[in-house]
Amino acid sequence: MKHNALAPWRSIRHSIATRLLAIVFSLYVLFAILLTVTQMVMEYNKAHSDIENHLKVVHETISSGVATALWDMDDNHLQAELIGVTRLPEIGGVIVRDEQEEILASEGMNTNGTIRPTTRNTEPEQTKSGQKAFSYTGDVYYEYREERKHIGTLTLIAEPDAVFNRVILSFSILVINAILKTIALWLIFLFFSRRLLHHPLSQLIQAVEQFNPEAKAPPPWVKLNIGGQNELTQLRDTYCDLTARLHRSQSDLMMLNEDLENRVKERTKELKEANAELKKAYARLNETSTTDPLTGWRNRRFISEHLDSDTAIIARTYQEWMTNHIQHPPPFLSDLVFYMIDLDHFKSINDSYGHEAGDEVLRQFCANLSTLFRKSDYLVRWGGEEFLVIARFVDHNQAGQMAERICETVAGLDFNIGNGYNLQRTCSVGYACYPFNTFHPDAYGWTDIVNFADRAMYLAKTNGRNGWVGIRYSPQCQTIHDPSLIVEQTLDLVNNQDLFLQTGKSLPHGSINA
Ligand SMILES: Nc1nc2c(ncn2[C@@H]2O[C@H](COP(=O)(O)OP(=O)(O)OP(=O)(O)O)[C@@H](O)[C@H]2O)c(=O)[nH]1
Repeated sequence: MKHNALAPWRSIRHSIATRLLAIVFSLYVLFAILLTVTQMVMEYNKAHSDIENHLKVVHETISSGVATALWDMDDNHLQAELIGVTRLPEIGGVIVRDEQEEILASEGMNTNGTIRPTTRNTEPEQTKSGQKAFSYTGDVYYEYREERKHIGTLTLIAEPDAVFNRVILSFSILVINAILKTIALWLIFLFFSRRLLHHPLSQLIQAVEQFNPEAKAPPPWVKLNIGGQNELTQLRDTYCDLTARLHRSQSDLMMLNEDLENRVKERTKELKEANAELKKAYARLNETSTTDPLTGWRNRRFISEHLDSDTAIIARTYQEWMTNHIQHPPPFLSDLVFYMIDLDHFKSINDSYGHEAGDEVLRQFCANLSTLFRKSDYLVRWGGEEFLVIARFVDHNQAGQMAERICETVAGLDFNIGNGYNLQRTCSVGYACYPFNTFHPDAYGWTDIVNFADRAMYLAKTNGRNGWVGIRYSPQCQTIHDPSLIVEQTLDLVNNQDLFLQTGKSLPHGSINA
């Protein structure tokens, strides 16, 4: 997983615990504010009521003294009463009115914005806060001989600062109380929401992220730092059970896969072996079907399967030479020489010593000829005692020498036919080369060349045997006016005038050069 430095912050910002915290505390703070405001209003009213009660008590206490001073019209006494009252800390001022609401006397309230000492019929000033100070106005009665006479009113005005301080103190206590409670609650909630919700959920998320169904070991039990049974432990139990089952299924599947793969490998190996065997059998069959069982040489089928590619390569080589390098000598070692070889008077061996002896002669004949050629040359039993050898990628100018060598080798052999009998035989060889006409490599195919070689061999036979004849292309052939018997026969046989003959030295006719 890609590491991201901001990830923990993001996870905290988006965690359920944080969202819960945000929602709960937004609502809580709203509620706390409303509650605090209500409490403050109530506290204000209570302070008002307390002060009013207090003023009432003070009024009851001093009203008889004031009544006596009024009744006696004793200004000094009245003044002393009033000054005495204003000495009380909660009393800011006092006003005495007669029955007609005329102010008779007042006291208290200094000059800095609050009520100040005043003369008769002067209304007290307002408090500096602009509000009318808390006040209480009560009637003043003079009692004489069980008679109660109303003689005026006494107004007591509360000291504004005292009122203000008392209300502010109550408000401050309320606000501080609310803030402290909110912070404490927030911290407690944060601690427990992280411990009971955020941490276990993070542990579960981590376990889910790290779960690998293909791991060798089963998934570990997820330990949550939370006690008791609850939704999270239930979720954990379900998750662990699910992953354990998933891991088991995956292991089973992997084992099945492995087993299947092994079986496929085994089967593939068997198939490969069978295929190799089949290829070998096919090669053996092919070998057998293209091999002559008596001599071990190839048969005609082999030639027809292989010669086309050789002639195609050679034709291309000569065409390229003609196209690009005609001024240079023709390609070297790029010819096929077809030798048709036939044992002379073979029939007499069969007739005199039996077919078995004839077979033995053929075997020894082929075995000895094989030593004259390269492994890459094609040695073919063309039919009966007639053999075709194709010397591959040689110089056609050397063809006559090889034909001579064949004749000499065979003539020098002692064929052991058993029972102490040895035989000598000669052979007749005819050859032709591919390409027959180097300037037109495609003019004659390999079957034509075989045909020419066969006819050349026939000429060698008909002209005394134990010799060779080669049929070669010559552009001057058409100008031959005094053809020998061989030439006439050749021309007659192949019906083609683009020929000249080369004969072995043992033949009486010699070479004919056009
Ligand atoms: N033993 C044996 N003889 C074979 C085999 N194939 C062909 N022959 C014989 O080879 C003989 C070929 O004889 P001919 O075609 O008359 O020629 P030749 O006697 O060799 O005389 P020229 O070829 O004219 O020199 C026949 O008698 C065939 O029966 C073989 O596989 N084994």
